[in-house]
Amino acid sequence: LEKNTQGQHDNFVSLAKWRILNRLHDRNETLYYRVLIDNIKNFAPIIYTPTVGLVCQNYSGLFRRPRGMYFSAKDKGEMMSMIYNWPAQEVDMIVLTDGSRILGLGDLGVQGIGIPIGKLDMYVAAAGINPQRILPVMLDVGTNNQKLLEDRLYLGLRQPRLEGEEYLSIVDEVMEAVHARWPKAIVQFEDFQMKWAFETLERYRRRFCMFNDDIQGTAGVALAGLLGTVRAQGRPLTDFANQKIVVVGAGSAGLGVLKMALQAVSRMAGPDADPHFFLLDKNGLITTERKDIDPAAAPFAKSQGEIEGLGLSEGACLIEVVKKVKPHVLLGLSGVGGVFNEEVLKAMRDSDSTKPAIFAMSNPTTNAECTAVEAFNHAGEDIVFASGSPFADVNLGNGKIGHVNQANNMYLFPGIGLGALLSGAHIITDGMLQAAAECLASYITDDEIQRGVLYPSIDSIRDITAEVGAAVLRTAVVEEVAEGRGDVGYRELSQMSKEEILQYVKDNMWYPVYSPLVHEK
Ligand SMILES: NC(=O)C1=CN([C@@H]2O[C@H](COP(=O)(O)OP(=O)(O)OC[C@H]3O[C@@H](n4cnc5c(N)ncnc54)[C@H](O)[C@@H]3O)[C@@H](O)[C@H]2O)C=CC1
Ligand SMILES: CC(=O)C(=O)O
Ligand SMILES: [Mg+2]
Repeated sequence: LEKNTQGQHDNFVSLAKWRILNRLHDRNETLYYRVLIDNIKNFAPIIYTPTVGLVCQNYSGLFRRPRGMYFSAKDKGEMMSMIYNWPAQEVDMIVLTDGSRILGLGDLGVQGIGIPIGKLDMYVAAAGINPQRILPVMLDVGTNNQKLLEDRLYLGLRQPRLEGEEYLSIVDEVMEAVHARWPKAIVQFEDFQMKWAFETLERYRRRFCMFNDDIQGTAGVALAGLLGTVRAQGRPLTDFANQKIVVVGAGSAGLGVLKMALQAVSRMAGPDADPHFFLLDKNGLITTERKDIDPAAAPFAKSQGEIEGLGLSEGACLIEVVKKVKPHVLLGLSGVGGVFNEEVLKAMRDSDSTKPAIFAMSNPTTNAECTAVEAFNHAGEDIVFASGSPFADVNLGNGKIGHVNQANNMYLFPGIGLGALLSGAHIITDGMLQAAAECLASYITDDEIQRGVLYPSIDSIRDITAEVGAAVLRTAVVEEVAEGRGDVGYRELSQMSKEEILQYVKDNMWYPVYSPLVHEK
């Protein structure tokens, strides 16, 4: 590969690697997953962000053979029989998308199937979900991407997206069919545009064992990182309630993060606590003056009284907010590359924190709010930095290294899914999600925190996932939503010690080894 791709653009090389891995998957699934697990640090950026974004953008051209199931608006009324036609007897994990907001790349229609495929490959690699029991699902309700509608290779329905009740009736039908055949399967909603992300989560979370990864998985990962930044400042965790956090992007991810952060502050400082969160969207700072404010953003809108003293008002732009607030944390989930420009990053030098934190969480790499080099160059060497897609560590000279963290929901969704699955819970509660976030936060030692490390290396993703899965499972038992699975019911689970739960989780993780052709006596 190296010889054949010499002098080529990075994207070309990454896509070539993706093709090779994809062909290996088709020839020898066991070997594919073994290669992935043994080289996760090298290959996660190929099967997952950032390359998966490029794959989705070019999916119709790259397509050779199908993976997963497609439910089109034209299949209405037939979805139950389609589900019963899926060849696997058992399905444990489903990742489902409608392709309407793929990473920060917008509406990619059915080409978004690359995301469920990539996420489920992470499930196999990180959580040891049996690859025979995973199911990527695409809901093809049309696309509003004009370029795709005109592309003769486009594989999906050539019609504008369904809206309203028509749309919901398709999702309802798929969810009910899945539940009828595999009542214990976990369904992960992924990369839905904001309005449907929130609405489907509310609609299904009390009826099915499902979660929305962009809202809930991301929130847990961000919270773990935010608690890490408090520790990095040498402060007690309860000081989290006093942190000034500027969140750029008021979409499913940004709002999910703030909601979970608010819950954490309430636990630490009581329900009347008044956290210092500032929320911006494409129209600037969100305040109570905002016209047609989204109900999900309303709880985080600043009142005039709260910001007057700072000299801020409705719609204030990012640079103004950073200069006046002097935040401890600047967190981007806007999907817009480069919005943390030189001026904004330089303003972070005046942060009130001894270790200002910059989280450029948007994916893929080109959509990151800033690069790692930009962050360390402009905001200074004392920052802690995290990005949604991987960047190399930054050489700061004098033998010093600027550590780059990857703040990505991949640290939590595999453990949330695995823990929920083994618990046999019929729903995924806030408590289970909180346990996942706390588990990740506590994984890092003080020594690592001092070096700017907020998240463990992806090399240990299987171990992290086992711990997170165990934490989720334990909480499901404590909250009495666990119903068990197979021979291991609620009673057996509730009698296990903490160590036994962890062992139980590990014992249930699939690992790629060839199964013998002849049964050994
Ligand atoms: N690192 C991670 O684990 C995750 C990263 N993400 C990334 O977050 C990004 C956003 O995802 P969603 O919230 O689901 O999208 P969304 O479309 O629901 O929300 C985007 C938000 O950003 C705002 N925005 C757009 N341009 C802006 C600008 N110039 N300045 C400030 N705000 C601006 C929009 O007004 C909107 O509120 C995507 O790039 C996605 O890849 C999402 C989930 C997890
Ligand atoms: C990581 C992820 O889920 C996203 O960027 O949407
Ligand atoms: Mg996502």
